[in-house]
Amino acid sequence: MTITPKNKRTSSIPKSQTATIGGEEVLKKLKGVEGDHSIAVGLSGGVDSSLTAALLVEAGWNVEGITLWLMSGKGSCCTDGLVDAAGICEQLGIPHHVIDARETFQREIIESLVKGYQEGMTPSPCSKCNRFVKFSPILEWAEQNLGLKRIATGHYARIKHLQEPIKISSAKENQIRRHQLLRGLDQNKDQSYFLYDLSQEILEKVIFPLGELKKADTRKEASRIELRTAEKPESQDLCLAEHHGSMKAFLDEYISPRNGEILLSNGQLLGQHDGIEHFTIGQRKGLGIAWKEPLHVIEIQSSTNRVIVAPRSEASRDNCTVGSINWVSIEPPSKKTIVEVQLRYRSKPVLATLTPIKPLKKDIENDRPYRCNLQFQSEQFSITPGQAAVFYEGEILLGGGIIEGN
Ligand SMILES: Nc1ncnc2c1ncn2[C@@H]1O[C@H](COP(=O)(O)OP(=O)(O)OP(=O)(O)O)[C@@H](O)[C@H]1O
Repeated sequence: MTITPKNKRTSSIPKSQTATIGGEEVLKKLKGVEGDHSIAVGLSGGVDSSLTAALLVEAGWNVEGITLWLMSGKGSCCTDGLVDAAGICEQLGIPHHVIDARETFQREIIESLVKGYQEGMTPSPCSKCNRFVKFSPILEWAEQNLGLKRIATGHYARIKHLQEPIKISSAKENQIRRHQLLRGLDQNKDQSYFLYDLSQEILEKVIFPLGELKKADTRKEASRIELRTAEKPESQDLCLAEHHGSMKAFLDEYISPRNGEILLSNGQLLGQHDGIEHFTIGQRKGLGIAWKEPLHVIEIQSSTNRVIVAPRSEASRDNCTVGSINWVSIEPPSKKTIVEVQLRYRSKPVLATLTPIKPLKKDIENDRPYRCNLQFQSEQFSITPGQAAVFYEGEILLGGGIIEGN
């Protein structure tokens, strides 16, 4: 005898309401994608990934939701996120899988983040998390366990699969077929900066359905589909800070206080600190020093456990070295190239001349054998070792790497 469930899995996307113009466009594009229409969607439990899954379902794709369990406890990337993601899958009538990635997250992200802060850097963990914790493991798991070869996420970025050779004005020799990464159309939400470390093999399999949507349209579409996460507030830029209440609280959990000196750049002793990990280059607030003019952190010395501060005029530089580079949209340049560089997620791109230099042994071992010097056209405030420097030409993300220490 066959037992038939009373409530078979059904999608509850309302049929009556028509999509916004932006939503219509996305649906049309998704329907027109060549190849197999089966896909794993990375679901965080937030509105962006919920809508990503919903639009794919609406466009007729065979969708399975996958949520990585990254940290124990409550929070948008933890228990709360898992529950919301499960609710969305229930609502869309699709399967939901939870992968326990807490160990991978601890090893790849938390340990290297803590080590980086102890070395006086300000690491930027999100790009690394995307490469080592999210995209590669989800793809691998989905292919092995579900036979799915594609992945979609709610990132605001676009991919252009080049069929024909293209011209990039500043690097004319680089005219080959590649999977290019482009900024998301919504300038305020563009997340391409965090995706610079994705390989060509990964980009070939990725779809970003929200790359051409404005965030406001995402909310409208989520309401149209009556997604239970439609009104969910935005998550903070850094999930670890959100999870622990602040970055300081997170670091205090892992690093014991170690008092040291705060010196002016001329060597004058100005005060004491309780750990170099609480400082970042350019920082002005929270130094705990009374001085005749505002002071900024210009150097963090892990060997002497000292923090060096100076007036703003001394906190700018016109060059830096970037290692561990991943070239995304062009072949690695072999000669000087002018690029636009973004030194932080929210910073404005600035022009620089990029000169390739000899890679470090560790970068060769990590399969990122490209390194460069950047000479900026004007001085830049607070160039921060450990942060990602991402290179663009207009909307095209050319590549990116990690700013090295002095
Ligand atoms: N724990 C997770 N498991 C699976 N996929 C995830 C997870 N966290 C994030 N993602 C994927 O990465 C995308 C970008 O994540 P990010 O943390 O930047 O959140 P976001 O822009 O606020 O998106 P969302 O609204 O979906 O949370 C998400 O839209 C989702 O597709």
